[in-house]
Amino acid sequence: MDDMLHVCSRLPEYFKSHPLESPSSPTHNPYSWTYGMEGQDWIKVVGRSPEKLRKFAIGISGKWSTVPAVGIYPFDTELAPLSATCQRQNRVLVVDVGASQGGTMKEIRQAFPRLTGRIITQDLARVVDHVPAGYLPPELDIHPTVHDFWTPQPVRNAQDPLFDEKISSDDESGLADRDVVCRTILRHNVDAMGPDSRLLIAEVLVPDRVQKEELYCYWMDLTVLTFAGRERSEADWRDLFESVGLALVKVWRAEVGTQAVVEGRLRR
Ligand SMILES: C[S@@+](CC[C@H](N)C(=O)[O-])C[C@H]1O[C@@H](n2cnc3c(N)ncnc32)[C@H](O)[C@@H]1O
Repeated sequence: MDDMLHVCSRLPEYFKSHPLESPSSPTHNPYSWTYGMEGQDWIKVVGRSPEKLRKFAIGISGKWSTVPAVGIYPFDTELAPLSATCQRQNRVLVVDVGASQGGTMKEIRQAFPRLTGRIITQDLARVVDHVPAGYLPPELDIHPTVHDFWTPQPVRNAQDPLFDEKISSDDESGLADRDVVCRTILRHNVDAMGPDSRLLIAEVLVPDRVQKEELYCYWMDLTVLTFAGRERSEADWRDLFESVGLALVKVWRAEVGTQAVVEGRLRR
């Protein structure tokens, strides 16, 4: 948060020397500019000190996160009934892409005891190698693995590929455009989906019309704009899904606020 407020406070100065348009480059944007690291992706800027990276991992995970892991998507009624079949078929129940240390899946597993079956969490080695010992006890059946989401998804036919909170804003691809970036990550996972897999994205949704009751989504939009990301509306997600061969089948909205889980399935 302190990182982001600092960057936001420098936006007027940034736009004096840069084009007055939404930044779209993952490596040239207000965030990297503010910290004198233009040319570097935001995760490298966050990781400019191990302590920053450690705080970031804690800040986005589990109980400290501003994003609720439970209470939106009904894992107990939607997914738990499939647990036994997945286990019989030796099929992975959930693969969480860009999962950090696995805090979200841990919280979900603890909240829904009926949700049994193998869960794979994926992130880069610099994150996975630092999952604290004992953080994911074996009985949780959550397995942190190293996987770079710029490469094909190795877990085939998982019941639910899950993206929680803005992994589609991260980038080390060198691709210049955010939508291309998002499509590239999504396609790797779409290619690995089975006919009944569901792809879940946990995100804030920008309302169709600007409103003043729930400001969090606009704050997030401004925050991710600093590293060339953007928040999306339901219509934006529908377009993005369709462009990679998915149908948006349902938006699960939080009872209050703009947090949601967007569900996609393979288009028939
Ligand atoms: C905003 S965090 C996601 C938070 C996480 N889903 C959670 O619930 O705690 C984005 C994550 O994506 C990871 N990431 C960035 N680039 C990646 C890549 N190329 N492959 C896999 N993970 C990546 C980051 O290390 C970070 O943990």
